[in-house]
Amino acid sequence: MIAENATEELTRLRSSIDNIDAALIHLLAERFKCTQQVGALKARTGMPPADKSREQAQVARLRALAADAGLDPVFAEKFLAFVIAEVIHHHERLAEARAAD
Ligand SMILES: C=C(O[C@@H]1C=C(C(=O)O)C=C[C@H]1O)C(=O)O
Repeated sequence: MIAENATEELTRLRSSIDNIDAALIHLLAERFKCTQQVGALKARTGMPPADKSREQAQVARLRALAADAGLDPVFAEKFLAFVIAEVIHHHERLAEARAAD
């Protein structure tokens, strides 16, 4: 039988996890609002969707932040790459829509 205090601790921890997940979703939503504006600016002015030198600087910065924070830098880099790939898709779609106008 699972001790009652273990069940309570699990519930308390899961409540914090739920709050953190909500914060992550809100932060991601705000980030995508900014990147959509960058995408619109790029489409309007003819800049390419991706900027590899900016991405390299972000990877170096986030890997260092992750290491300082006790988070696996490899995971931080994978997460950033996943997010940026989606952003670039959005930018490509905005550029295509602009070209079709
Ligand atoms: C948002 C930009 O566009 C792309 C997406 C990036 C991001 O999501 O951080 C970074 C560089 C670009 O490849 C940008 O150029 O700043």
